[in-house]
Amino acid sequence: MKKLASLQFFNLKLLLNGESSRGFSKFKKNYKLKAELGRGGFGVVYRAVRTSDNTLVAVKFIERSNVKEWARINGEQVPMEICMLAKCSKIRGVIRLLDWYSIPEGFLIVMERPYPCIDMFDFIKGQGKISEEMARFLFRQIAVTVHECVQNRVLHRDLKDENVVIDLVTGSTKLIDFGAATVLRRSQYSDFQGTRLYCPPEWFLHSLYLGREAAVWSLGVLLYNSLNGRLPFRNEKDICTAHLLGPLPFFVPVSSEVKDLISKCLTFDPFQRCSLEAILNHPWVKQQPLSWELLTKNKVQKKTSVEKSDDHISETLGEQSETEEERSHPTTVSTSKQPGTSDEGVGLSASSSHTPPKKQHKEHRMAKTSLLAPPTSVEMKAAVQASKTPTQFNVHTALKNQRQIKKHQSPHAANSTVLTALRRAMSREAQNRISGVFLQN
Ligand SMILES: Nc1ncnc2c1ncn2[C@@H]1O[C@H](COP(=O)(O)OP(=O)(O)OP(=O)(O)O)[C@@H](O)[C@H]1O
Repeated sequence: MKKLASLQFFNLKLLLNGESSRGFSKFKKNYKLKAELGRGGFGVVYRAVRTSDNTLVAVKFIERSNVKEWARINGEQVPMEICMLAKCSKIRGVIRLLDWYSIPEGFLIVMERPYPCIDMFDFIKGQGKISEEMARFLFRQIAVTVHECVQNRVLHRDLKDENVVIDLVTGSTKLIDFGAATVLRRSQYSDFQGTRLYCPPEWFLHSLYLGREAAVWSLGVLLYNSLNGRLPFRNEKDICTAHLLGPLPFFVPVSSEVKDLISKCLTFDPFQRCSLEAILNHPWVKQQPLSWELLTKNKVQKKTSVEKSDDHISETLGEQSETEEERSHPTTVSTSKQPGTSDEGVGLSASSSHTPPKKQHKEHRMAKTSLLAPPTSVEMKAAVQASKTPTQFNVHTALKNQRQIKKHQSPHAANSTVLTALRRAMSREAQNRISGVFLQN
């Protein structure tokens, strides 16, 4: 009895001290949280460094109130996002889940962070549109990854360029953001949390869709977008009626093979649409792509669509200052994106935050829109040129030099809600430490 009481007292102390193995103080002990890396509708992603070995990581904070679906890992209730990511973490083309923490305000998801990297949205934007060869190189990796996820019974449900991170050294793609993911099933789904303009017509017409078929549609939208630099459909009406108007217009000269693949993915009738396996076996996909080195030769030097002057280094969290170590592992190529992106389609840039105002529609995305700014052409050039001699030193030095030029720029105001939440957690932890001392006494 006495033993039990002392155990309970010990547990209470742990609780008050936030010493749970997944609590905030453990997180703070293991990672140094740095500036903001990007944000979307439901989360904010920060750069961070694992203190034990200086591994560069990304930390996504999701607010508890934003979690729509829950699951269990080892008996613990977690957001479905963590569970789905954990199920796919061994897949090469999926970002690796390293760790996760639970704080009263939400969850912290620790992921690998390729370095230097860029998300595909910014990559396409940086070049206007990408060549067919580059599209093949990236798309086949993504298609393989989606197929592997499905084999692991995970349906991503938010396949889009923003949710693919490209390692600029190797060109390998990593699927991120499993915030809309769910368990794959054979029956229809009647809920949707993805991005509207990547969504198949059956959803708008019947409020139902099948998992694999919807994924194939989104891949078709992604491929079209990569080649044309704009989405195939402008709104729901376009999605549901475009097939009546004949083949989709292409704004760049591309092969008939890739047009054939896109039309098979964007087939109106989900039962006639090609399968994921058929994508992988399509002659366009099966053709051996050029190497990343050849593909990036002189390519990334093209001017990005916007030479940004607001490419600020984001606010560093509360009590942490930038350390020497972070300076030698500087930020990834991407920085904060302007809010206000929308998902407009035909004839509009997919990245509409930078389209002329008259072309901007105010339609909101159904779910998330990450708010990263495209890297400047100077950054892209520096990172890719350095990556051609892929020693850690060169890549880091190139970016470090670029970043040091920006050091004097003013910090970008980070999402105050999230910062407040994290700071509150930090101060609570400090208070708990004090009450822990009282308890000891
Ligand atoms: N592990 C990572 N490594 C590098 N960059 C990342 C990583 N995770 C996220 N990012 C960047 O942060 C952005 C936002 O991340 P994520 O999509 O997970 O957030 P979200 O709130 O779910 O966004 P959305 O509303 O677009 O779905 C991404 O587009 C990407 O640029």
